[in-house]
Amino acid sequence: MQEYSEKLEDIYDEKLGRHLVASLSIEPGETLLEEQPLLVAPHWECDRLKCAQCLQESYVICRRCQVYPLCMDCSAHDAFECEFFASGAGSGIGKDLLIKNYGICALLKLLLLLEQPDQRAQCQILLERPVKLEDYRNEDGVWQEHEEQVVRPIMESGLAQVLPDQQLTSDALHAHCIRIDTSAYEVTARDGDTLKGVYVRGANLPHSCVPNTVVALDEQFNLKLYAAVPLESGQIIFTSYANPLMGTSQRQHQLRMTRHMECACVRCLDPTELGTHMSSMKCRDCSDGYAVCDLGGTGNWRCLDVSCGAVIPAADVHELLAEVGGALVDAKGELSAYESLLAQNKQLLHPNHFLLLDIKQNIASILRAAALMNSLNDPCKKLLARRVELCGDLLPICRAVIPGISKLYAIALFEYLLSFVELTELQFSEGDVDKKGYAAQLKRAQSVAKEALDLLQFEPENSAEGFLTERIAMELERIESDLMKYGKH
Ligand SMILES: C[S@@+](CC[C@H](N)C(=O)[O-])C[C@H]1O[C@@H](n2cnc3c(N)ncnc32)[C@H](O)[C@@H]1O
Repeated sequence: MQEYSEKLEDIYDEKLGRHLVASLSIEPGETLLEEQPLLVAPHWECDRLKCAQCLQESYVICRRCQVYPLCMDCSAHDAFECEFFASGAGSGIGKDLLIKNYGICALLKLLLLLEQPDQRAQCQILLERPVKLEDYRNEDGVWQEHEEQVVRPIMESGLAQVLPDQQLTSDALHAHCIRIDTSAYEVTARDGDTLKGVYVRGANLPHSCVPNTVVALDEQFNLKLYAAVPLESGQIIFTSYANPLMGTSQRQHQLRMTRHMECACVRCLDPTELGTHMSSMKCRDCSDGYAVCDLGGTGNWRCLDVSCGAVIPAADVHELLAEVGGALVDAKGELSAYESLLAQNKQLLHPNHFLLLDIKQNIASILRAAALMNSLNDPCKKLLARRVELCGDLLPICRAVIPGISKLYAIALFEYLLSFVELTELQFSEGDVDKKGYAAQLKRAQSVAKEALDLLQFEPENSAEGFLTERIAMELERIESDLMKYGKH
């Protein structure tokens, strides 16, 4: 399906540009779009060469064109790109163009796609997207980065002269970079690095921090978009460009920086962030009150208890968040540093605050890695119980921020399941729980595993989530076989 589902209509308005609405009712899990990528390339700032064929780490250069990196397993890459530099129009361009300026990778791909008659029409759809260069020009950071890493190297390489039909100017190249950046999806290479994938139709999806669709990507980076919740005729189809585990002002900052947009979704307009309180503070005046941001007014945090109404100035909140954010970076994987950060900030932030969640996730992943490497000294049960608690704290929040079918929630359930089963088995083997208690715990694990599998059922088999599904299914099998043994009493 290189086209949208027949149940969608492609429309245009001033605010969202081209976008899609449901023209009929749609069930959760229904496929809305399947599309191959127009291009997949490393980020501008990627400093490790990637094989032009499989996008995993590269060790050699293509012998034929002497321009593109390859890995030990791949002996060839895209025939047009190879030919262009080996004996085509680009044969006179310096062979070190890409190696010296690896940031040009995505744009070079687009420029060479534009040279191929069978690809040009797809690229043109992307290039029709209007870009107001004046909104970006002279902006610190992005414009400068594009200029130094992409635009200047290409202009100085002589490519503009050998691609005369494209009439390449600095401004045209900047506009291409912006189109690539604002429409790209983060995709994960097999070696775990993130790359950017551009999809001509997928690029039409507008953002909401509460998306109503799920984007699935298989190992070949093919995109499948499916409904996360029931959709009624007339509803706009949204994806999310932001990290749902960040607070509102952090998501908004990210969207402003990367997409030049202001989000006004239900979560962004709700000071409690859908009841999660991911940006709420503990009130400084009353013992059990929480303060939320006065979004439409002063921007200060005010206690929700009207009989208290104490105010925390926005500047104080931002200063504290910057301080904790900095300390998180400085903690550099040190368990004790995260634990002391958690203890200090529990007094100041709502228990669901996104920074506390971040700290807790760091602790949980250190404990997981330690368990895997068997490097825990002794108090295994205590640490396992701590991991279960930390993973459990994340569950209701993941459930609340992404409604319906959610990969984030499925992954959180999996992490919880692993630690819960490990603890349960240890407690049973050490005689802390009897058979009946063990069976009751296994029943809980069984329902967690089933819930996670249910959420992942629409993911392609050959994807990271597909492999996760297999892993959870194996765990479920193990749980059910123990249940057969111990659950009969
Ligand atoms: C991937 S493009 C979407 C394509 C767009 N529909 C078009 O016709 O070009 C992303 C851009 O769409 C706009 N956009 C997406 N979601 C939006 C939203 N919820 N509110 C305002 N603008 C949005 C922003 O300008 C953003 O940089």
